Amino acid sequence: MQVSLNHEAAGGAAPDAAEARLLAPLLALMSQSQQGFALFDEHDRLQWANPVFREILGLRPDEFPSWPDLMRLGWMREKGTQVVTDDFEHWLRSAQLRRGKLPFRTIETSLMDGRWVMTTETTAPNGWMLCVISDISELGRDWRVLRQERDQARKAAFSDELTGLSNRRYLLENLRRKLGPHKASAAAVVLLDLDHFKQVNDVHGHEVGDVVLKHFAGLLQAEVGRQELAGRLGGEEFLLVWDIGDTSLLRARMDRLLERVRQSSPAYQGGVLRYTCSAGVAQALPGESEAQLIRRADAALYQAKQQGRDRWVLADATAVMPERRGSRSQRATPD
Ligand SMILES: Nc1nc2c(ncn2[C@@H]2O[C@H](COP(=O)(O)OP(=O)(O)OP(=O)(O)O)[C@@H](O)[C@H]2O)c(=O)[nH]1
Repeated sequence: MQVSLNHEAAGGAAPDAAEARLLAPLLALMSQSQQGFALFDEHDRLQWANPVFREILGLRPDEFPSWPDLMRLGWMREKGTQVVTDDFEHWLRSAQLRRGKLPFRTIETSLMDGRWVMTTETTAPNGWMLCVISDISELGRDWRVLRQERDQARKAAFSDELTGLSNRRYLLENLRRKLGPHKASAAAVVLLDLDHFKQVNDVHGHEVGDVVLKHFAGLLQAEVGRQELAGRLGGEEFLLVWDIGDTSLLRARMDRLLERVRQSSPAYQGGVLRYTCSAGVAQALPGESEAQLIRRADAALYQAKQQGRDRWVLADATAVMPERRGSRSQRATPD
């Protein structure tokens, strides 16, 4: 076992003596249980799992992978969750972006071996997560299909079909929650827009444009932690929500991200492409709504475009810039 039930690490108060006495029997019972139990840390790495969890997911006792690697292992070993897709990494990216964003959720899935399970995920504010898996194969099949269709509809309602990232609705709802009265940490939004993307479509075709959008989505997905958000607002406009209050950290992260985009080269049938993006960054002010915050980021993005693209601009905390919309057509012609 890799974890010594560190309560502070898991986001709870340290146990008193009476509670501490219960930990050993609790762990022993969880180990014997017919339900699967697993604990993931804030980086989504498995820290502890009972034998049933390992059996369901096809994990060996000495394996403590991150959740994406756990899914990849299952996919290779034909164990665990049944994933119906012809693009596993796309599926994974989409699943990962919704994982751990809510304090509690339930998911029903079928396993590769035909069993049917219900998984509950309980996530602490610091990102640690308890997963409990119950075998519900015995429940009525008709109800099961209905519930699965409901889950699929829910997923489709929150995902961007092309990139697998969160869609506008999901982003705005979660950003609103983040900025609300139960706000857990500082937040910064990054509004990103690909540069001269119309040219990519015009020169190489719409399909290559889609390849670039998916590639960019993959880069953005790698930029967010468990409690953060990455999504596509529409077209070639994307949004990141980072839990960063420190401006110098924000600057370093933005410089790194834009450099990563500059250095990347998505492959397509006709060769490799290079592209850049511009971004507007705004740090949430006390009491600011998600619409106001995004408006400030939008104004900063407009400045980044005006200043020549392939750069990012930090929004002024006080001066709210005029809206960018309507001014798009006046931007400089492609380099
Ligand atoms: N391939 C593809 N293209 C898209 C999609 N959604 C929007 N677009 C294209 O994105 C382009 C956006 O072009 P513009 O708004 O003129 O911006 P731009 O050429 O990127 O120029 P700047 O933003 O000023 O640097 C248009 O050509 C749209 O057709 C999509 O899902 N797939």
